[in-house]
This record gives sequence, structure tokens and C-alpha cells, in this order.
Amino acid sequence: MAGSPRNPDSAPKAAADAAPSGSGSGASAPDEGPARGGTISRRRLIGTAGATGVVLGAAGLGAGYAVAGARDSDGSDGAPLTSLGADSVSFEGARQPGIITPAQAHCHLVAFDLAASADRRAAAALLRRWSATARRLMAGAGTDDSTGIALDAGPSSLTVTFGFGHSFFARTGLEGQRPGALDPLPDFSSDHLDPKRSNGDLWVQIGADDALVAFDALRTLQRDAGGTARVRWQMNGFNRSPGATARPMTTRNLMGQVDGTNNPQESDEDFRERLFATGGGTRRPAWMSGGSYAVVRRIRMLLDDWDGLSRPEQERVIGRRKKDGAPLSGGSETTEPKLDAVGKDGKLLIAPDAHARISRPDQNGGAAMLRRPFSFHDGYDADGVPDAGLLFIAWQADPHRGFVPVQRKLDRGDALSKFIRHESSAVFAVPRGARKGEYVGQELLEG
Ligand SMILES: C=CC1=C(C)c2cc3[nH]c(cc4nc(cc5[nH]c(cc1n2)c(C)c5CCC(=O)O)C(CCC(=O)O)=C4C)c(C)c3C=C
Ligand SMILES: [Fe+2]
Repeated sequence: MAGSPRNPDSAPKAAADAAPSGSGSGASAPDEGPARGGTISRRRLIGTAGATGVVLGAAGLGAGYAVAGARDSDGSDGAPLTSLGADSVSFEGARQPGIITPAQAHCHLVAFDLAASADRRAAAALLRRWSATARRLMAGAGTDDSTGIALDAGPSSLTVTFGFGHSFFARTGLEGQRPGALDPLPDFSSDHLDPKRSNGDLWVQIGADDALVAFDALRTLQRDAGGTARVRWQMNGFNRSPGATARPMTTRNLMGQVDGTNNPQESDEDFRERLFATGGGTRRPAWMSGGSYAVVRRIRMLLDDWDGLSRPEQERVIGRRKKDGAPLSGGSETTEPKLDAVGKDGKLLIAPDAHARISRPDQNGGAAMLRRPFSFHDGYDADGVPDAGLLFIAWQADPHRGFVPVQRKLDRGDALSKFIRHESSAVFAVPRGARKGEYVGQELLEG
């Protein structure tokens, strides 16, 4: 395989930056990583589409990607890989992959419940198996054994992320190690939650730029679960494919909005403090030090109602322009919104209930989170209404200081709330990344 793996989530910055993978990534910006959503996608696509443009122009490859060279896990000649296929992310590192790694084109989110007979020892064995599988597949070494589903595809930036839900701790006799940050979220008036699609003992987030690679990981990890754990719920999501746009910008959601502009950036002074937990006391057990908490909400978009609005009405709901994500107070996508600016009619240009106004950290006592969502579309209801929306995944050091205050505020008066419905909810403790020879959660399960 060409190049060495990268994990901007996990390695010390300099080391991670110094290790792009695949020939395509070799062209990517050295500081690719946890930047604001827009910057993530732009940088990511510099590493794929950007390089592709050059290759396409030079070689006219129909597939649109440079051929990175042959790879095969047994050392024999394998099928040549494009830069997109050859890109890989390291499983090991300070952070688990899939938190600040650029969001891929495909995802599977799957929650498992432990079998009644499974104890702490069985859970530890499962995490050991899962970590070994994730390590192997993320390195691209699993394609010609196991399922064969992803044969020839390469790692395609596969990431696998593991988390523990509130119920895991009682089931394994580890209540004393349960972080306070996993305390159940409060009820919100706009909740329409389906308990069967909420919560879960264990969570696996799989992301890849190839759908077969993502499914291969899902199927292999589910087989690994054996009799120890059963799937509780599963959701599939997607984002724009890298390389699909000539001038890549922040991804769009299914309402057509540019979504992810004002995410925390790694260069922010308080980035680590906002995203990653520290150990200390019962609310913050040491095993979660360096980890993060994922709030996962399946949010249905009421697209027929949304489509009934005019473009200016839609823009008023968010407070940003649909075309380019610029704030309604002017400028471009990355211009700081002028919250006090008024129009000729004396009204605020960014409405008092605009989503992008009231979700801001400065409107919520500093509460912030890194949003790394995927879109979903699960067909149509019997009445022809699309079952589509956002798999909202927000990362923070403590959901009760990140997601909760913001959602409370949105619940009270967000112009967007008429057009969305929260249908499922879960929170997972996602420990730090595994070190060499370690499995994820080892400190919890063997500590
Ligand atoms: C509780 C947290 C949030 C939920 C739930 C949520 C749902 C949601 N958001 C959009 C679309 C956009 N959100 C945008 C900004 C934004 N949203 C949140 C939080 C939640 N969103 C935050 C913290 C922010 C950033 C605020 C800031 O600091 O400026 C935007 C604007 C562009 C951007 O910054 O990303 C859009 C568009 C949808 C469609 C949705 C539910 C389906
Ligand atoms: Fe939002």
C-alpha cells in the first residue's frame, strides 16, 4: 500500500501531519484535521479532488483518481488502487479515529446490547476482537480474507470508533466507573424518541469513502460479536463523495444548506478542553481521560414542509445564505456574522430565532460541540413522505456542558424546529485511542 496511515484524531499533531497515506493524500494539506467543517472538506478534497484534477487533466482517467499502485495483503500483485482507495487512517493514537477525521462519504452507526450471559470478561474479549478487526481493516489488510466484500477496494479512509453507553456499566458490574457525563439527557419538548432506536450498551461508528468497505467492516464486526452482543439498532448515512465537486466546499445537508461552517477548529485555544475529557473524581474517571462523548440523534427533516418555503424564508430560518453559507449580515461563508446588523426595515438581518444565531457558543454560556453528521434516507413512508434527515453526531468533553444547553435553547425557540423531528437519541463514552498492542477500553475493562 502506498504511504503510511494518518490519524489526525490520534497522533500527536506533528506526527499525524507528517504521515499522509496514499498517493492522493500525499498532496493534501499538512495540517489536515479537525478544522471547521468547511475547512475539513476543503482540505480533504485538496487531498483527493484537488490532486485528482491534476491527474485527470494529465492522464484523463475516467474514474477521476490517480492510480496509487498495487497492494495486496499477502505481498503478491493486487489490483491497482486509486488514491481514494489507498487512503488509510491509523487505528492507534491518542484519540480514536472518526472524531476529528474528516467525515467520509458513507457511514454505518450500530448499537449493540450485551447478551444476558455476557459479563465483563466476555465484554473485554469482544472489545479485543473488535479492536483487532478494526486495526486490520483500517490498514487495508482485510480485503482478501474474511468476507471478500471489499476485495480490491483498499482501506478507503475507513475508520472504526467504539463507545460505551450508560447501560453497559450495570451489565458488567462497572457502575463505579460510569462517568457522570453519561447521565441521561433531559427530555426536550420537541422529542419524538423511539426507545428501540435509542441508547444501547455499545456503539460502533464506521466511516469509509467506499460503500463496500464500510459494509465489509459492519458485517465483520457484527460477526465478531458472536453470542456476546446483539444489534440493537443500526443506521446508515452518507455525505458528498470526495472529488464530486470541482471547487469543494463545506458539505450540504438534505435541506440544501451548507452545514458545518462554524465548527470548533483545532487552532482554537479551547479546542481540546471542549472536545476531550480529563480524568479526576467520580464524574470523570481516569479511563476516559483523552476520550470524548458522542451525542447521536436521528433527526428527521420534514422536507415537504421545508420545500413549501421560499428561498428567502428558508434562509431566514437558518440566518445564512443557501447558495454559499454566508451569514445574512453579509460577506462569505467564513465571515463572522454581525448579530446586531439591521436592514432598511430596521429588522435584524439575522432573525432573533435564526438557528445559526441561537446555537452559537456566545448565546449559550460558551457551550460548544464538534458536529460530524451524516445524511440519511430510508425510503418513503406510506403517505409518500421522505424518511430522510440528519444523523446528528456531536462530540464534546461533556454532553451536559455541550449539547444539553444548546438543545435546551433550540427547544425554546429555534425557527428550524418546525421543520425537524428528533426521532432517536443516544450518548456514548468514547475512550482514548488504543496504543500499540492494546484494545479500545482496555483501561476500563481491565483496570
Ligand atoms: C443541539 C445542537 C444542534 C442540533 C440538534 C442541530 C441540528 C441541526 N442543524 C442544522 C443545520 C445547521 N446548523 C448550523 C449551525 C449550528 N448548529 C448547531 C447545533 C445544532 N444543530 C451549532 C452549535 C451550530 C454552529 C453555531 C455557530 O457557532 O455559529 C448551520 C449553519 C452553518 C454551520 O455553522 O454549520 C446549519 C445550516 C440542521 C439541518 C439540523 C437538524 C436536522
Ligand atoms: Fe445546527
